Amino acid sequence: KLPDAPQKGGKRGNGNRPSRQPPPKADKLKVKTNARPPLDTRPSLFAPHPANTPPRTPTDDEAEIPLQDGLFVNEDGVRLHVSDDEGSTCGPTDKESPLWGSRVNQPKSRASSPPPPSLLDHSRTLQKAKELGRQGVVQPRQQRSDSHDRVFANANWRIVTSDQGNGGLRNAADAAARDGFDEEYTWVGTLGMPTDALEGTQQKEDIHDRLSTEYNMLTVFCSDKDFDGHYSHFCKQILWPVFHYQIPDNPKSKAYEDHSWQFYVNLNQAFADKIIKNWKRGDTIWVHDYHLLLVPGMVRQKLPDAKIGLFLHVAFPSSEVFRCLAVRKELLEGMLGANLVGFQIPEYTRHFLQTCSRLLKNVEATPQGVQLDDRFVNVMSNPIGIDPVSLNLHRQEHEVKRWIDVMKDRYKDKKLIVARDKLDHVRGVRQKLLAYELFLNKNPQWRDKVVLIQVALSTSEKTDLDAAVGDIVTRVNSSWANLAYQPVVYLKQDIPYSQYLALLTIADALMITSQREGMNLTSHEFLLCQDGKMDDKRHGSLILSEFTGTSSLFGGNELSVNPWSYRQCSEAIGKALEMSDEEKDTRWRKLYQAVENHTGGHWFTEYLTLLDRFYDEQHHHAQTSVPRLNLQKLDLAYGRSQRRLFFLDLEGTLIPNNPMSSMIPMNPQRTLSVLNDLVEDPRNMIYVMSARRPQELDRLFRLVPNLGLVAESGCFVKNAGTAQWTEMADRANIATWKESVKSILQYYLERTPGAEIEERHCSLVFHYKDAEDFAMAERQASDWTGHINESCEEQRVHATQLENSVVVESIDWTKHTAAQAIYKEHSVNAPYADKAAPLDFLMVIGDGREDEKVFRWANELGQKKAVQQVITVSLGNRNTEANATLTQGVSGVLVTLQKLASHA
Ligand SMILES: O=P(O)(O)OC[C@H]1O[C@H](O[C@H]2O[C@H](CO)[C@@H](O)[C@H](O)[C@H]2O)[C@H](O)[C@@H](O)[C@@H]1O
Repeated sequence: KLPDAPQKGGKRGNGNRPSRQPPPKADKLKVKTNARPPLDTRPSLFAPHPANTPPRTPTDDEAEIPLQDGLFVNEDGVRLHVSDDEGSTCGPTDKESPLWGSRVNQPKSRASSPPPPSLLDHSRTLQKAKELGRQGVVQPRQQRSDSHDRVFANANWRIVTSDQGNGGLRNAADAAARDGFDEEYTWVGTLGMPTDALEGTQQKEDIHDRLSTEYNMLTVFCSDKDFDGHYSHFCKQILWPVFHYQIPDNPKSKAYEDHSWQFYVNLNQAFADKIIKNWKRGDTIWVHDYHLLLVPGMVRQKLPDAKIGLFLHVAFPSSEVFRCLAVRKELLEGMLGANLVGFQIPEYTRHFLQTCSRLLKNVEATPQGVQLDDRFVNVMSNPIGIDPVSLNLHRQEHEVKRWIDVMKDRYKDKKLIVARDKLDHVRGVRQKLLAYELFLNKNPQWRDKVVLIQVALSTSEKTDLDAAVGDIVTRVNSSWANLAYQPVVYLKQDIPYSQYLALLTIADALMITSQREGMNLTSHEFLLCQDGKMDDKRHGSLILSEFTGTSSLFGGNELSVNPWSYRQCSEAIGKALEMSDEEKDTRWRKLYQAVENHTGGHWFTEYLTLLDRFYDEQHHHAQTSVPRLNLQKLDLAYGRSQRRLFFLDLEGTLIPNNPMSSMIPMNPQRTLSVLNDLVEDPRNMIYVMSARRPQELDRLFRLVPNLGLVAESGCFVKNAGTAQWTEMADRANIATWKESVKSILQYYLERTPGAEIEERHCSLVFHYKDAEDFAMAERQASDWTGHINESCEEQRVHATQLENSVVVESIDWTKHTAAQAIYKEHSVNAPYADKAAPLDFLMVIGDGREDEKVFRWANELGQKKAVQQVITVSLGNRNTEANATLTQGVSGVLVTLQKLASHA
């Protein structure tokens, strides 16, 4: 069976492709499917869970103490499955949401879904295919017998909708298309099944071709080993748990040096290669979720101008957790290959920014995004939602109505709490059951009147969670059940979509106790199903873990719970059941408004619109679109002008770069002589800008008397022809922040032998070039750089890690603010300006990030026509806002300035 929607990495087309066709009812590929990916059979990388003793009943006294859950478990890693129906083009919102009839890897209730005869017809072929799927991994291609291949070569196949992948994304894309988003797009994805056995067969070509021509879907083929190592191991055992705050801290764990990283790299590379091969100028590439974090960086390497978006559907953890990953730097760099990185909620965005600023050198994180050396990467938060239109259509199905009637009759005098979760630790099913048990123990009046229906989907991981949950269910039922009443209905299987919708419709409450979750769209579906249109039951309560992204949208109108607090969860159950109708209505209305305001269709178009906008902004200034400095035009503009102002960066522009810790070599003869020639012309006002201290600049330029100087990145200014420095910064403010920052630096200094602190007037520099343990010093420095940036934000201070040092400085006094002040003083309207002639020529030359702000400001003056000629010049290959570039470095600058100085 092939999924009709390979899942990851959508790519929008440029509008020239034929429209997407509706899925045809076609030939049939039947592949028997319970083939477990071979690596699944390896022992878990993590310690087994503690002995199989059933968890104790929480009492009120110990209710807050969480039970030891062991470490963490995998989600299901098996992607190959049998379809027993024709499939449907509308999928569930979360993968856990059941498709219309079709199920993956879940035990089926024999009562409701006997295997279709079509499946039985081909059982022998399916069995063989299953074996091949297994053998493909362990047995090299050339060792397989021809008869193996013939099984595939002769097998029938068809394309049906898959319930793998992210249904929320697929539904959102469909909703956007229906609502008028009319750009063509192509899905890029895997088949979601082992494919080694297809190697060399005509089938493989046919499958690829049909998906491509009939569905606009590009298939990424990779070895089964890469596929399984990527998903079942690196994604599910390392990334998924860590992104959900579950750190394997077992000393025996090898997870963080895990071999499966290479599989993750390989699979990401296979996606990147496919995208690169098919990309056309004008295309947008949109990469989805944690499975493909390296793809943006890999594509960027080959397609520097591509428009790339990345959206993370799961949570992004705090930097303290993310930094545990051995490959943290590689992951972040991969993500930063995008033009826009999107997250569900602001908390995850903030975590990402802090993580980049803590773990990466030479980057600056701002609320808008991450400034890299040569590019800016925007960030945003934009929560995904459901598609109410298609859900409403499904609700009308006869089967849903029938199940509503069945359930109403069965539970007519009971209150129903419902839930449907994957049975893994992150989803918190065990905590939920224990809280429910506590509730029944403490509230005898509710025994016999309330039922918890918990549908639990299995995962591929073998843990004792299954047994533990089973024990609690048995205990609750044996404590309080009677012949006519069962307090917990526990279905360890999946249910068809119709039953799922019926369950959400007739429930009195939905209870979600995830320990972490990117969003949780089941709660959105519940709220819609509770609108009272399908049943007189309506406006049921939502008990929702505060650790889901969704809870941040709901403004406290849900019954928000901490899943680790059994007492709070148990009280929330009581509140949900006893709440007045009026309160329920009020809460539901507000909650439903949030669902309506955040639909999947809106999320989809909003993201792509912003990606376009940010890309244009970034690209407007990109190196490729910035021309080389035109020397002839420059010469002409220079010759025609009457009053000229120059801002010239020092290191990297007028003289070569030097480490912050070392002195500037004295007497750079050529530079001094060019500057002297320039200042000789009375129409020129030249300012050299530097991060160095006033004394250093005085010493260096003592032989160029008419030069203006800007020291300590804008904190001090000395006007041409004067001996006095003017302090631009507010001394009292600087003294205050220095006091608090110094104590932090002092703390680290004591723990970093060989390091030293340099105090400048307006900044503090922590030098660790000579630290005894450089690697350790560098690591620590990146930590506390982030710490300072978080804790001193209010004092408007920023720390930047450079090669061997960290500079902490004020954000209010910069080269840009100094240039502004100088311009004000010299511009034609300024009170002190020489009004003989207007300032009609402004030139800025620089090579660093700080210079960009000066370029931007100067260009704006040019656009407003405040200055007739504005020339901003950036050196090297950086992505810049300057309007011209020079690639020959310091010597190119000196040659250019010399030409101007000798202008006839
Ligand atoms: O199991 P995976 O293939 O690794 O996928 C992980 C989950 O992806 C989808 O959920 C995530 O996106 C949802 C919509 O953006 C969001 O609501 C949820 O919180 C995220 O975890 C998918 O819907 C889940 O089934 C997968 O487990």
